[in-house]
Amino acid sequence: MPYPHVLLSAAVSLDGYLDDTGPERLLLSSPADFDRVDEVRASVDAILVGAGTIRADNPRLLVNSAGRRAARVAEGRAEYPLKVTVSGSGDLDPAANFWHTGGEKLVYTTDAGAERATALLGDTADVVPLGPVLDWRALLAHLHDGRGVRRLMVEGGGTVHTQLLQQGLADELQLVLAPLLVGDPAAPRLFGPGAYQGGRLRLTGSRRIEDVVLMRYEPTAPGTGPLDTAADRHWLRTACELAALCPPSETAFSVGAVVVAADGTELARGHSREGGDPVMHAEEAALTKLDPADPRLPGATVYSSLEPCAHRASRPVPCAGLILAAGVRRVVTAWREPDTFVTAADGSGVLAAGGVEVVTVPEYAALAQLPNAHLPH
Ligand SMILES: NC(=O)C1=CN([C@@H]2O[C@H](COP(=O)(O)OP(=O)(O)OC[C@H]3O[C@@H](n4cnc5c(N)ncnc54)[C@H](OP(=O)(O)O)[C@@H]3O)[C@@H](O)[C@H]2O)C=CC1
Ligand SMILES: Nc1c(N[C@@H]2O[C@H](COP(=O)(O)O)[C@@H](O)[C@H]2O)[nH]c(=O)[nH]c1=O
Repeated sequence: MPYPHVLLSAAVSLDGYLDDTGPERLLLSSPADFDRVDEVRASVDAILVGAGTIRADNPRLLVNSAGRRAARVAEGRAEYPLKVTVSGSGDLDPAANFWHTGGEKLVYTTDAGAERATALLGDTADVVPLGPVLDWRALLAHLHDGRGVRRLMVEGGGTVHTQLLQQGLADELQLVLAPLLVGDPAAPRLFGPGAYQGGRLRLTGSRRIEDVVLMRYEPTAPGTGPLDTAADRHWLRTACELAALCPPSETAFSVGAVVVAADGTELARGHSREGGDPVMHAEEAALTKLDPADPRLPGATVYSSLEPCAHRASRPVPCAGLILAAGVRRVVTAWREPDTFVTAADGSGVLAAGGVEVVTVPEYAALAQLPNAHLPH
């Protein structure tokens, strides 16, 4: 299911708080950093905050720069990004600034919350019930498919950030560390307790902005079940991009593969016909680089732009067999094998029969097909 790119944005104190407990919003960002936040807002299709942030901060969440708003309009975009909030209760103050500034507003809520939100807000905002409980994947799919949102900035608070990160739905974190301490355990924290990815996130950038430091991170650890996560999509994209390295062929697919440990460490990568071997497959090229006794393999995920092969003439064991022999328990792929060279190959079926969780992410199929456009499929 396609989702928007989800960017979590927050400013945090040295001791990990988003705010203090005083009546005014705590300014953690510096003036230049607030301007950076404005620039990010201007770049997105929608901005989301939880109902708790509306209650605590009474935010406007505007693009404040007239120049940036004009540039959006010149590009044919709405002057302001769509403003989105989430509320289970539907208990939203109709006098809040959120409803009376900027462009369109949208509330995601539960069936019960929708009744209350609609009664309170009338037609100030679109109210979308998502069932008895609020499901983040349904929310993101609705934003993507129903509202055309491709980039979503999430500006907190901690309850919302925590869920999106824990559920593997955050593509990117932009955190600003501010040189002050809150020291009050009753204050809201950026991330609450619960189960996060193991291992380390990838630091993709850092920058000093006056007296604060901006840090950009991406989650790296593969998902653990049948649903693809933001990190899964990152690695699958990498696999698809690797396929561009394949020497061209009229008689074989161009495929890329990456093997990633449970903690997000890349173990190996490969592509078709690597090393001048005309029959080398991508998964084979990657797995060959690893010690078969590597204890990280059973917890690893294999990402392959095309599903691993089930039959081969050129080698004794197909890639599905190599993956089973390596003890890998999860495979993420973009494209089911067409009948171009082998009829009804079904490597996914072979893997599933061997107890491997196979996740297909069809929105990446076009990317996987790109270096294979000259082949019938
Ligand atoms: N420094 C910074 O960058 C930022 C700081 N902040 C600070 O964060 C604090 C607010 O954070 P917090 O209290 O965590 O509030 P949030 O903004 O995260 O909102 C939490 C509320 O959102 C709704 N909600 C969230 N997830 C769900 C779900 N799965 N199902 C149903 N409803 C859901 C609920 O609304 P309901 O209660 O209506 O059911 C819940 O109470 C404020 O003090 C604010 O100043 C906020 C943003 C950025
Ligand atoms: N305090 C704080 C942030 N708080 C965020 O900014 C929102 C208010 O924006 P506005 O409506 O433009 O005043 C607020 O609700 C919360 O989401 N953001 C930051 O980058 N740095 C900060 O220090």
